[in-house]
Amino acid sequence: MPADLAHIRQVMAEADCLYTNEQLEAAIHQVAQSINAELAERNPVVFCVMNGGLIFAGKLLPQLDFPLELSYLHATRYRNETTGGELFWKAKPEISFMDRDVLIIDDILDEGHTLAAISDFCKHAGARQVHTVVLIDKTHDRKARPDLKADYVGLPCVDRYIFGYGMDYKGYWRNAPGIYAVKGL
Ligand SMILES: O=P(O)(O)OC[C@H]1O[C@H](OP(=O)(O)OP(=O)(O)O)[C@H](O)[C@@H]1O
Ligand SMILES: Nc1nc2[nH]cnc2c(=O)[nH]1
Repeated sequence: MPADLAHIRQVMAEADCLYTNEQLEAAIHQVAQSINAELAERNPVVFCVMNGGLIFAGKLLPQLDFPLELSYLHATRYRNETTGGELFWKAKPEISFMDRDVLIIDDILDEGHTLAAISDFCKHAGARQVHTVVLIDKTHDRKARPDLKADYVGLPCVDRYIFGYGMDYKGYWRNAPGIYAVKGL
């Protein structure tokens, strides 16, 4: 069914801005510094988790000052909806990372099923160590595992449905230049 563009525009008009572009860029800079300090000698294979990780990865990667190899993977469990379901692999990693450090870049750690499944996949497929970085860690007590954390986190966020900076609302507004919470969600 075609998207109702009037509704999509209205969602943006009514949304609450949680983080501006400037705040996000400052957080990304901090994260980049931490990764530079810790992974510079690790020769990692870096995977951007599509689609949501695209903007974050695009802003983070040029600030990493060491040699790395870059690829992508696509695992999705929201599929343009506002609640998550079963994880579906659209594209598994194609580049070899056997006995290599891996860095997974994603936009958000929400319940964490996605990041946990990707990390487990990489470990079982022979990664030496899996590092994870997310732009946003949503604050609630519904994590897939109680101890589930990303190694590097840009910013926390309230328990609402958010979009922008790579994250979608019904497939739209991944291009929004900040992070916004949908009114009522
Ligand atoms: O922590 P979780 O509750 O598992 O949710 C986090 C995941 O959800 C989003 O992906 P989505 O499934 O929407 O796919 P997309 O990036 O292609 O939109 C986001 O990009 C994360 O990968
Ligand atoms: N767009 C978007 N994707 C998500 N995936 C998990 N949580 C969220 C969220 O709040 N917004």
